[in-house]
Amino acid sequence: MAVYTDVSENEVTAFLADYGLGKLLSYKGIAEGVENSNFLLRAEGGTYILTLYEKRVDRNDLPFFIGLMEHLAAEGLSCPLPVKNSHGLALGELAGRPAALFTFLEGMWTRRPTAGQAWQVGEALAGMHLKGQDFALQRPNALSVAAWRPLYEGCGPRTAEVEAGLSAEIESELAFLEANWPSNLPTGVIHADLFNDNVFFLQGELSGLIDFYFACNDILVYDLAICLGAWCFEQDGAFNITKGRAMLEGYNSVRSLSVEELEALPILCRGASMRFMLTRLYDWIHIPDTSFVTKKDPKEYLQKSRFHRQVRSVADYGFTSQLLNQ
Ligand SMILES: Nc1ncnc2c1ncn2[C@@H]1O[C@H](COP(=O)(O)OP(=O)(O)OP(=O)(O)O)[C@@H](O)[C@H]1O
Ligand SMILES: N[C@@H](CCO)C(=O)O
Repeated sequence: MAVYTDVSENEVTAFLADYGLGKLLSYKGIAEGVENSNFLLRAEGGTYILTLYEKRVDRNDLPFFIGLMEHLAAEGLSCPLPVKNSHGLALGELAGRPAALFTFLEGMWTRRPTAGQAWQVGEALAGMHLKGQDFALQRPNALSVAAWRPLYEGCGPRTAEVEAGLSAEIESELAFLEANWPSNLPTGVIHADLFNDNVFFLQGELSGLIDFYFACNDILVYDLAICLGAWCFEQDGAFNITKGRAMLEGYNSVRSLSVEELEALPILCRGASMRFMLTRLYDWIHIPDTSFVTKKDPKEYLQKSRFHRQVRSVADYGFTSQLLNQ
């Protein structure tokens, strides 16, 4: 569960006093998530999410994340809106941690998305890319290609415990990615972690996006590559081409994909697989088994990486040339 910091009723009451939302009615820790401590908070003025930022989030990045959510919400994206206190500030402090209050987003995330939902995720992702265009702040992607080798080196010899021969496989794939990573594609603000648990649906319709704490400036279609990896594989590890096609179509219906972007998708998908395999591998090795954090399986992304390595063209993701003529 993700409540690292316990907060007392007195502390929450004092924090809330600055917001003009009336009396505190209740608050309780939310088990999901691994990065921060989240509480569902009810006050006379409504229901909110209270987030306490923990160690892994750099305080210097908080103005970017909070400013981005304000910007995207103002542009009409359905995402949590940071609530400002009576001093006009969205960021405060609670129990010695930076803390913020957000509007509550209705909906639930889905473990087994349909092709229709993959379409909606593609559509929403492209919408976010367009709405993020005028956002003034910048944050380079701290987990892009240059970060992967140091991350891998930080995993050390225990990498071999995951699978024999894994170190050699990673080294060869890293060398390929470093030598061929594209540098000429359109960039902008990307979500960078738009997994199933960060997209809410209500009665089958996408109701909003959450968790912008990996958002950064990077190649726009790299975000689509992350989503193809997170949404379009089945439990048995097989890529679902119907979902892939739906996601590409949904994205392209809002922001047209260029030939260069489509041609780069296979390497971007390989890169996205490397990124999530390595962060999972790092945690798998470094987070003690006694910790209450549920560690995610690096092998899932090893399998996905192997799939993307044998892809020959975007047709293997369900791309059809009509997409270019829309
Ligand atoms: N604005 C919101 N409205 C409704 N529920 C929310 C909201 N923000 C967060 N939640 C709930 O809190 C949970 C954890 O939030 P979030 O994913 O942002 O946490 P995190 O610790 O940053 O997680 P992650 O491990 O995914 O990075 C979500 O799964 C959701 O149930
Ligand atoms: N989405 C990440 C977890 C951190 O947000 C993963 O599945 O590895």
